[in-house]
Amino acid sequence: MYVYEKAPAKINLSLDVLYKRDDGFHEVEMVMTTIDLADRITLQLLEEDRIIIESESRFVPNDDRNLAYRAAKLVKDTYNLDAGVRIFIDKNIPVAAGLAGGSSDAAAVLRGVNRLWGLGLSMDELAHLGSTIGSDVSFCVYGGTAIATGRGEQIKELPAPPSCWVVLAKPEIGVSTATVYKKYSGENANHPNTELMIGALEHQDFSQLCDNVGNVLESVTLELHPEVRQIKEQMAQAGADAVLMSGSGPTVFSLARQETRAHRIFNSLKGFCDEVYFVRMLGYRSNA
Ligand SMILES: C[C@@](CO)(OP(=O)(O)O)[C@H](O)COP(=O)(O)OP(=O)(O)OC[C@H]1O[C@@H](n2ccc(N)nc2=O)[C@H](O)[C@@H]1O
Ligand SMILES: Nc1ncnc2c1ncn2[C@@H]1O[C@H](COP(=O)(O)OP(=O)(O)O)[C@@H](O)[C@H]1O
Repeated sequence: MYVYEKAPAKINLSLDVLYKRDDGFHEVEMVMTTIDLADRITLQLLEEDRIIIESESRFVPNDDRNLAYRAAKLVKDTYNLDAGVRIFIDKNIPVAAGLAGGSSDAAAVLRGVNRLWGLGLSMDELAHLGSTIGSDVSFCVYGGTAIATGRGEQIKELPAPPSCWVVLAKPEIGVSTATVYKKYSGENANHPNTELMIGALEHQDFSQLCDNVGNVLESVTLELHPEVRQIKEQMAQAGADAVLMSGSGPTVFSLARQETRAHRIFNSLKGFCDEVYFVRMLGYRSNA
């Protein structure tokens, strides 16, 4: 028996850090949405009591360090199951890129084993389990568009963003989320206005959305990796309606209402950056 799950990447339309908590995590306020750049996860039921991870990507571990492995193990341990699964990850989302590829794989495995092993858990139960794997996993369980608070694990659904094109560019560097949060001091931070971002979604106001994209982690990553700024400038020059780094980076995304403009941005990045993607937002939840 096989089960298939799509594991889409996310972008952060806004990311604000409110304060550093006593447990070492940062209290955040993030508006996130899924895009149609996705890993494909195949789960095969095994007779034996084991978890096997397979991927042709040389960038992801194929053992218990893989977040997909951890997701299956967590479900087995929580519900005391003698159950086995082979997990094949067809990796399309760049790794350590600020796009939550690993978190989305973990979330897809939570949804997948729920079906494969016939557990009947709700999306809320899966999201709650997922939060112990990583802060972004809960959001990835639901997908769609949401505001994430707490350390990122408290999710409230929002309307889909107004229709537009998204061009992503991933420079040839990986960024450690932990390092970026550690270097974030909050000094001179340019905080996005989350309320106005939510209002833009509620009123389907594309120009208000573009005016309110913002990410307080951007300046930290820009200082570590100046090439991220060059990509931002290139996208802006090519006519993007909005340009922002996603998550802890280094991927930069641009939004364009007009398809011709998105093509212009895409073409302008050729020779500048090897990994460029032309995608759309998924907007609404397809899992819950
Ligand atoms: C920055 C964001 C924005 O969506 O995404 P990415 O850039 O990783 O995609 C997230 O907050 C990342 O979520 P995730 O990648 O799941 O982080 P976790 O595994 O929970 O934590 C990795 C490390 O980041 C720091 N961390 C994470 C979340 C948070 N709210 N405060 C933190 O300080 C902690 O040092 C933690 O040890
Ligand atoms: N299934 C997976 N896909 C991608 N990365 C994974 C996976 N499992 C574990 N990792 C590890 O998680 C780290 C963060 O990866 P990823 O989720 O792609 O980035 P980000 O947190 O920037 O969105 C990487 O160092 C990678 O080795």
